[in-house]
Amino acid sequence: MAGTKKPDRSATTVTTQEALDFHSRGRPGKLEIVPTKPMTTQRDLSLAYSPGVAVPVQAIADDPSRAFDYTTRGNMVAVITNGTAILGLGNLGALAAKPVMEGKSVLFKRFADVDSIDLEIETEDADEFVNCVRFLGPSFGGINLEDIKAPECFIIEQRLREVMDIPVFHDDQHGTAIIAAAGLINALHLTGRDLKTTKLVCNGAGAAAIACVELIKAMGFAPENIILCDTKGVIYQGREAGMNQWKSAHAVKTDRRDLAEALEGADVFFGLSVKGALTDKMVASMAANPIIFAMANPDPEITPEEVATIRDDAIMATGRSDYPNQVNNVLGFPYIFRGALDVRASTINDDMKIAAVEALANLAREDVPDDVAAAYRGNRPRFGPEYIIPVPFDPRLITAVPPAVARAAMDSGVATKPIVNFDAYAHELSARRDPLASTLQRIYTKVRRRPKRTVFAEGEEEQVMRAAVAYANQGLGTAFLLGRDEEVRETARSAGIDLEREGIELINARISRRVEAYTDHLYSRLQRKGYLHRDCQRLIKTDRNHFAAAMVALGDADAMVTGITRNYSTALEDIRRCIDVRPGHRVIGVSLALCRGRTVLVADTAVIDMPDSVELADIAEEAAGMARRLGYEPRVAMLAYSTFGHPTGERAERVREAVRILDRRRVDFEYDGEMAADVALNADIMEQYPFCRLSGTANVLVMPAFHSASISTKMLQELGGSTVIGPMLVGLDKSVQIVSMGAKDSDIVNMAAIAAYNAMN
Ligand SMILES: NC(=O)C1=CN([C@@H]2O[C@H](COP(=O)(O)OP(=O)(O)OC[C@H]3O[C@@H](n4cnc5c(N)ncnc54)[C@H](OP(=O)(O)O)[C@@H]3O)[C@@H](O)[C@H]2O)C=CC1
Ligand SMILES: CC(=O)C(=O)O
Ligand SMILES: [Mg+2]
Repeated sequence: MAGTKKPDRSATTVTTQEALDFHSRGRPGKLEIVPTKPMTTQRDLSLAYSPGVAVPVQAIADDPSRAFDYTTRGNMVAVITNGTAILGLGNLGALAAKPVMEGKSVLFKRFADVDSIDLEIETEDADEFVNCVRFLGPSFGGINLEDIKAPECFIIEQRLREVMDIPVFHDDQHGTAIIAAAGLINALHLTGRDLKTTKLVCNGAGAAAIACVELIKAMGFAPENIILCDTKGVIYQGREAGMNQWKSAHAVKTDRRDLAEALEGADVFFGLSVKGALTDKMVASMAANPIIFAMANPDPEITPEEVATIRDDAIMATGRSDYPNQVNNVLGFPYIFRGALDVRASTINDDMKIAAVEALANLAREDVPDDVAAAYRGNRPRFGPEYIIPVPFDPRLITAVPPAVARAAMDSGVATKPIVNFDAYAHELSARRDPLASTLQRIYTKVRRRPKRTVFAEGEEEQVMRAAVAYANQGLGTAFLLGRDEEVRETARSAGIDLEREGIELINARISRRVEAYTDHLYSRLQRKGYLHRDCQRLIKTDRNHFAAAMVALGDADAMVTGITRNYSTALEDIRRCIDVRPGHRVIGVSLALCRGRTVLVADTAVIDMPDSVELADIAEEAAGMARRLGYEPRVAMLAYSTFGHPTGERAERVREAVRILDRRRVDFEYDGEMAADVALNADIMEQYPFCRLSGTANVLVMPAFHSASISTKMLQELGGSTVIGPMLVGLDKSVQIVSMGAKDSDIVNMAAIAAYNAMN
C-alpha cells in the first residue's frame, strides 16, 4: 500500500510573528458586526428603531416563530467556551480561548454562511456555566459549545440540551466524532477491514475521545475491541484512579495497562490527547496497514514524517491542514448547523450526525470534477490512503452535508420547517459559497502545482518581505527580493522576518552579473528615444522596476510585482520600457470586486484615460479574456449614464459605437450596451429591456472612462464594503502586477499569485 512517505506540506506552517500580525493587523481580532439595513435617514431610524421596531416586537410576542422572519436568530449561532480545553493546549482560561472561538465563528461564516458570535464565559463551574447559557436561547438559532474539558462538558451539554429548544452541540465531542468516523469508514474500506473485528486504541478519554468511541460503537464497532487510555494508562474494568462515569462506561476487561501494551497488534490508533503521545516503538508494534489518526491540535500525537520513517503501510491522518487527510471538526460544524438551521431543527440528534458521517465518507469516494480539483493541493486527489476525507476547501461540502443533515432532521421528526424542494435548496446552498475566495483558492492551487519565480521589486520594504516569505511558504514558487543586501537584511532583522529560508533569494541590482544583459536589452529599446547606453545602465542598476522588469523580459523570472512605493502610472511607465504589449492586445487594468456574494470585474481601472470606441471594444475583449482565465463565463455590460439610446449624448454614443465594433468583430462572449449600471446589475430592471442580449446580470462592467472605473471601484470598496482586488494588469507580453501604494502584505501576495498565475496562461 502507498504509505505516507511524502506528506504534502506545500502550504507549510506559519511563523509566530505571522500569526500575531495576522490577528493584530487593522481592526484587532477576526470579526466585526455589520448592519444589514440602511441606517441613514430619519425614516430608517423610525423603521429600525422606535416606533417601527414595535411592530415586529408585537408580532413575535403574538407568534414566537416570527422571530425567524424579523431577526437574525434563524441564521445565528453562538460559539461558547470557558477555555478549559483549548485545542490540545489545555486549560488556559476563557480569555485566552477567544482567538479560537473567533476563528470558529469566522469558519461558520466562510464555509456555510452561518452568522456567529463568540462568547467566553469565565467559570469552570458547570452549574454557573449552564445558568449563564440557558437564558440566551432567544438570541440564537443554535449553540456550539467549544473547548470545554471533560467531564464538565458532558454535564453542561446534557443539561443545556434538556432546557433549551434549539440545537446545542459540543463541537469537540460530536463534530470530531463525525469527521473521525467518516475517515475511519473509508480507511477500513481501503484496508479491507470489517468494523466488527477491528481493534482500536484511543489515547485520551476526554470530550473528543469519549464521543468518538460512542459514535463508532453506535455504528457497529464491538465494544470489547476498543481500549481507551488516559494519563493513567489503560481504562480497564476495576480501575479506580482518575475515573469518572463516562470513562467507566468504556472500561474493558484486559491485562494491558499502558498505551504501549494496548497498541500491540492494534489496527487503529485514535489520538485525542496531546502532542507526542505516540512513540516510534508503539507505531512499529501495530498490525499491518495500521490506521493512525493523530488528531491533537495544533501538534499531533505523532507526525506523518515520523510514521513514514518507521513504516510505509500506514494510513495517516492529523487534525492539521498542512498534511493530507485532515480529520478536523471544521469539516462538520459549519455544515451540520447549516442543515439544522435551514429546517429549524429543535436539536441535533444521532440520525443527523450519522447522515453527516455518511455524506462526508461518500464525498471522498466520488470522482473529483475539474472545478473542484482546484480546491486540492498537488495533483487531483483520488480516493486512497492519502485521500480518505474531503479537504475543508472542497466547494462540494456545502451542497453535500447540509441537505443530508436537513433530511435526517425531517425524517427523525425534529425539523419544524421542513424543506419542500431539495433542488431549490441545493441552489440556495451553492449561492452561499464565497465566490472570491474560491477564485483566489483556484489561483493559488494552480500556481502551487506549477510554482513560478516571482520578483518582488521593492524588496527593501517590510511588507514586501513579508509577502515574499508568505509566497515562498505557501509553495507558490521562488521569491526574488530585489534590494541592497545590507538594507534588506537590516529591515528584516528589526522586523523579525526570517529571510534565510528555502524559496527566498536576495538580488542586489548593483552587483548583479546580469546588469550588462539587462542594460543591452533596455538600450536596444530606448536608443532611438534619446537614451544613451550609460542612461540605461544607470536605470538598470539603480531603479528596481527597470531591473525587475528586465529580469522578466529576459526570462530570469516568470513574474513581477511592484507598486507600493511608486504610483501606478509611473510604475507602469518603468515596466513598459522593458516589456512589450502582447501582440494583438491592449494593456488595461481589471479590478475584481466582491460585494454581497456577487463578483464583478470592472475595466479599465488603470490605464486608458478617455477611451474611444475602438479602445472600449478592446477593453471589453481584454476584460472578457481575464474573466475566462479566472473561471467566469463573461457577460459584459458596456456601461454609460444612458440605457439603449436614452438619454442621448456624446459619451453614450461612443459606447454604442463600441458595441457595434464588437458586433463586427464577432467576439465569442456575451456583451451588450450601452446601459446604466442598475440595468446591468439588477435582473428586474434588465427585464424591462427584453431585447437585451445578456443572458443574466452582467459580471464584467466596461466603464466609459478610467475616471468612472476608478471612482466606482473605490466607492464600492469604501462605501459598499466590497472586497476589491486589483487593478490587475492585462495585455502585457510578460506577467507583471502593480499593487496600490501602501498595499498590505496580504494584498501583495494575492497580486504575486495572480502574476504567477498569468505567467502560465
Ligand atoms: N482534530 C480535531 O478535530 C479535534 C481534536 N481535538 C484534540 O483532542 C485533544 C483533546 O481534546 P478534548 O477532548 O477537547 O480535551 P479534554 O480535556 O476533554 O480531554 C483530554 C484528554 O486527554 C487525556 N490526556 C492528556 N494528556 C495525555 C497523555 N499524555 N496520554 C494520554 N492521555 C492524555 C486526558 O487524560 P485525563 O482524563 O487522564 O486527564 C483527557 O482524557 C486535544 O489535543 C484537541 O486538540 C479535539 C477536538 C477536535
Ligand atoms: C479542532 C478543535 O476543535 C480542537 O482541536 O479543539
Ligand atoms: Mg475544539
